[in-house]
Amino acid sequence: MINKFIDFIKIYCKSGNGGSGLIHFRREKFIHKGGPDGGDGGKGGNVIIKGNNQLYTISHLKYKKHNIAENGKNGGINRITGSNGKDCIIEVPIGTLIKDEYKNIIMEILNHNEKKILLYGGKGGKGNWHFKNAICQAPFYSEKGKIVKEFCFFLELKILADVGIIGFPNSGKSTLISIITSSKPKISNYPFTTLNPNIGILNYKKFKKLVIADIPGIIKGASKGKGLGFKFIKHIQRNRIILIMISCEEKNYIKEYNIILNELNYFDPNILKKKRLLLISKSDYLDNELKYEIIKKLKKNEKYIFISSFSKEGLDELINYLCNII
Ligand SMILES: Nc1nc2c(ncn2[C@@H]2O[C@H](COP(=O)(O)OP(=O)(O)OP(=O)(O)O)[C@@H](O)[C@H]2O)c(=O)[nH]1
Repeated sequence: MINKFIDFIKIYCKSGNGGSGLIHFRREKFIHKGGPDGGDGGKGGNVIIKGNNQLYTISHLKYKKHNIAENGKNGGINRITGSNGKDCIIEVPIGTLIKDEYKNIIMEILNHNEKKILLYGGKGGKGNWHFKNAICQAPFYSEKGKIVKEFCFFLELKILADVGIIGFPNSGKSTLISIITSSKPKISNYPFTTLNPNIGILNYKKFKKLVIADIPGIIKGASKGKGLGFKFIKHIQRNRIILIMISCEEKNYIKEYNIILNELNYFDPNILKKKRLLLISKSDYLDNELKYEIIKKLKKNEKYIFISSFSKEGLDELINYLCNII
């Protein structure tokens, strides 16, 4: 379980300066006026963003806000080029957006091991042997390496979970995720225990792996900024399946369900085009008669499952449903 979930962070990056070219003249026994032989400076290291599918948050960058690549080395004698500076590689989860200081998107990482250069290292300067010509046989001049500036960027993570669970606080989302995945979220009988998305991995028959995210914060008026507002709802945009969880303890499930659909529609109508499944949770409180009462009120083509994380009712059906779709 990832406790310190961070989905937005400011980082400072600087690629390496280029190494300077050298001013030097060949000095050897029996060679008179050997001529210029100062080598070129090496190139500064790049700052590179790399996708890593083992990462699910950008919290690791909280303590590494300054990302600095190595400078190129200066040129050497005998026309030896200085070595290039080492790149600085920033590993990020799949689904990370990189924005400039004005918050414009400049790149996005969507694949494992995908590498994109955020800042190029400075060019190395030319050594003095480049400047020898018919007029000037002994140039006392070489180029300086290019000095690069530091820039700030914003990294924003939109979780690429296959499945998103949404529902009102206390409906049982965290408990479900702790039962069907390896995640161990904080669970208590108070609304809003979950203040950050919990992410769990569901391993299915050793060959399939589903990433499930419990997206907190949906309440009536979330779309107008109430509660946690839209802080996390944006993550749903990238889920392939949406599970909408309503506790059977609610007096008016249909009303609650419609509130959630309206909030999602207000945020982004495309979310409602995704595959979705209604989970009626805490079904251990229900007998067949009460279940029938609920089913009667649902729309005819509404896909639903009664689930209980306590009695385990419906959990196998849910897992099979998810794994067969994805
Ligand atoms: N009877 C019953 N209680 C459950 C079940 N699942 C969860 N609960 C209880 O319901 C309460 C809320 O559960 P959570 O999993 O924290 O609910 P949540 O939707 O994640 O809540 P927030 O973190 O506030 O968004 C806890 O006291 C759980 O023990 C269930 O299947 N049956």
